[in-house]
Amino acid sequence: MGDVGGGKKKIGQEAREEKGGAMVAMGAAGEYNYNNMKDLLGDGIFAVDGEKWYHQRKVASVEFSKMVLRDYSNAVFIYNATKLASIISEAARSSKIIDIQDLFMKSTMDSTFQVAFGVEIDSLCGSNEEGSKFAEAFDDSSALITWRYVDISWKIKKLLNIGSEAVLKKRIQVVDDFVHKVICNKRKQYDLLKKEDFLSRFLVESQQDPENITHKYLRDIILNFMVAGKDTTAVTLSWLFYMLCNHPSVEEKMVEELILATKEIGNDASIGEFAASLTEKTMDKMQYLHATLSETLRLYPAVPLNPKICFADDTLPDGHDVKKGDMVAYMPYVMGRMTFIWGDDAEDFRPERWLNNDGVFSPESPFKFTAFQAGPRICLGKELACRQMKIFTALLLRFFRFKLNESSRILSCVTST
Ligand code: HEM
Repeated sequence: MGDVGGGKKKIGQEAREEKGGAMVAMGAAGEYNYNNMKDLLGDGIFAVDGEKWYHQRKVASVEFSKMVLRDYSNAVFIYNATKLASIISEAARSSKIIDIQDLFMKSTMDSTFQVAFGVEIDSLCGSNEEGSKFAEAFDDSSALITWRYVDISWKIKKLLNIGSEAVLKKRIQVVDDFVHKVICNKRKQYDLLKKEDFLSRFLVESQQDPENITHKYLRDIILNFMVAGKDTTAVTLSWLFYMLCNHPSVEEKMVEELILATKEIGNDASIGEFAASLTEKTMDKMQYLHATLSETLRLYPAVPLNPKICFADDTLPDGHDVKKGDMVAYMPYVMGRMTFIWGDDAEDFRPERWLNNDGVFSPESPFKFTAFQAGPRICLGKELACRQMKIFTALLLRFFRFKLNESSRILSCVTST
């Protein structure tokens, strides 16, 4: 976490930033209503430690590494990216200004739900009324839960008028009812073994271990994946397109690379044909795209501040004393900008820093590039997220150019290439 000057120090109750480091001590956990997150997260992977965490991490890691989930999720990402491209195409034809972050949020909601539950909710086009209601309630609940957790901006909650406990309860109820229905429907399907979504894989597990993998467990684990995967991916895509608007030379290089990588299908391919060509083999050729995504996450990590709570009194490696219940946070946002870690050009957007001399992507240690966390709790969906972001970016950049709408500062105006 950087040099904090040696010697033993007490971490106070006030939030304070340490000199030269990216660590903040934030006082006792009780103040932050840690347990209040449980009404949405339940006993899912984010909200538990010890045995419960270990079990979920083990089962989920096995599922994530399977080829079947890879193939299925690729198909889902291509399907949803194509849908998004059609909407943008329509907007470009009529010179309509769009809020691309809103579209990314809906699109990643649809992809994540489909990969998780094997059901299409289509919040992007709104064709499934029940699905769209779920999506809205889920968004409200996860936003409220996050606000509660960090215990800031309750004034904003009030302003938005969705922050009361009663409203939150109702929203979570909508989420629970819908998820309950989806799980019950899925249980009735006889060919679960052949289904590729996350829920079906866990249901097969639960037939072998019904005592541990209960209905509630399934609800918790899958909703946690939704919370983990949806906003993080959409926000990163939004920052990426924002950065491309401000760095046209980077965008140009990305386009050159993707045209070269897909040259076999020719220049006249339709959106659908081009999307179908985005296989793993093709995507592997897009090293500059991967570098640009990593560079975006370095400067704009989707989890900019990551707080942890101490189980017991301890002394950190740099000499700080911490007490049981203290909250200690590391800050990927700050670490991504430290010259101590990244050199004098730390604040520059320079994807090339991720490429070796042959133009091949060269990963950094997760303890240096902390956007996905490091150690035993490193993000389980990193590879899945990168695949989704690469597919969306390649497809959109092949057919459109984006401009920032200066008047609203919303990334919006689009032209067809
Ligand atoms: C750009 C996209 C993403 C970023 C930046 C990101 C980042 C992170 C970070 C920082 C953590 C650590 C949280 C903590 O310390 O409590 C984490 C954990 C996790 N992520 Fe991601 N994530 C992304 C996408 C995804 C996706 C798409 C999924 C799955 C659908 C996913 C699944 C998980 C899970 C299950 C954990 C909990 C791991 C554990 O506690 O053992 N993430 N992610």
